[in-house]
Amino acid sequence: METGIVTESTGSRYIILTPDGRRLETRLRGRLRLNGSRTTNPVAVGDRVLYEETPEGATITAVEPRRNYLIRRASNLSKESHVIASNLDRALLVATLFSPVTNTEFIDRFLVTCEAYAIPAAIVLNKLDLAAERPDELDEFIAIYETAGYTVYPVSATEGTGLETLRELTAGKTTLLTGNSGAGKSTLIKALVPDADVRINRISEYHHKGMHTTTFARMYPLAGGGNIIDTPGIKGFGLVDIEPGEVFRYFPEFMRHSPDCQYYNCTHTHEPGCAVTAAVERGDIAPQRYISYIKLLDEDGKYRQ
Ligand SMILES: Nc1nc2c(ncn2[C@@H]2O[C@H](COP(=O)(O)OP(=O)(O)OP(=O)(O)O)[C@@H](O)[C@H]2O)c(=O)[nH]1
Ligand SMILES: [Zn+2]
Repeated sequence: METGIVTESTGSRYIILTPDGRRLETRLRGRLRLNGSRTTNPVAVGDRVLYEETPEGATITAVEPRRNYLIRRASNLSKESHVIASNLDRALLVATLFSPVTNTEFIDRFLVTCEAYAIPAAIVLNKLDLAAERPDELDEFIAIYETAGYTVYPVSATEGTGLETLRELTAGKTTLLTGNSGAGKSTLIKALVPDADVRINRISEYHHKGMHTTTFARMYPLAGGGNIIDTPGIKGFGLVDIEPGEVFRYFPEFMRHSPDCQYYNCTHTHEPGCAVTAAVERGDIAPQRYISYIKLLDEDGKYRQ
């Protein structure tokens, strides 16, 4: 029995990278299920799997325990979740200030998801060539996220600015890249993985046919070691398994202030003596981040003021 790494999944078939560097199409043996999970996909991109090759084809017989994974709700109404990818060193969100504007709430949901699953996260601010014309907004964006505790990497995928830093950051590591449509994720992947045949339209074709709401990630090995994982078609991060009372734990800058709240069970909304709202008023926490927090709380209709 050999161990391979899942690089692509289409729901029923999985492409794995074998130890001798082949890309092998496999299926699952029987009904391989992860214990107790309600995920739509028992095997995800990034998984290390045991496989067997027989004259009838190759089959995955077991999934090795995941070091970590990133998960989201399969769809807005679904109770099922979808494992986006596993065994990650870092997740990067490709965001843009203009054309298109990346919504702050989308960014913060991504960051909260990464915090909840203990995946180091950072932001790649693409289209720097456009943003450079509006330096105040650029500085403000960087300040918001660096104050929160995240690194922002300003780049221009088309002009090549800042890409050397990204190459250093991703070398030898498994890095997931995500972002809204139009932010330039495909352009960036082509720049980082020159031989990648990034299939841009495949998933959106499915969407037009209304076939499914889940998306399938795809892993590209980097020439010098490490991998980039592309996540086509992700429109949002539906939070999974996070109780409203826990949401603030996934805002690192809130966690720095919350020990000073007067009430141990402070929700940081209406309580007197709340150190988090005081920090927002002083300007130590960005109002945009606080608004995202309130919206995430309101998702369940709890903790409304
Ligand atoms: N000005 C500018 N345009 C860019 C930059 N990076 C990408 N673009 C353009 O933005 C558009 C969208 O880029 P894509 O790479 O297709 O974006 P994507 O995020 O992969 O979007 P989907 O393919 O819809 O998922 C294209 O027209 C790119 O040429 C950049 O750094 N500066
Ligand atoms: Zn508080």
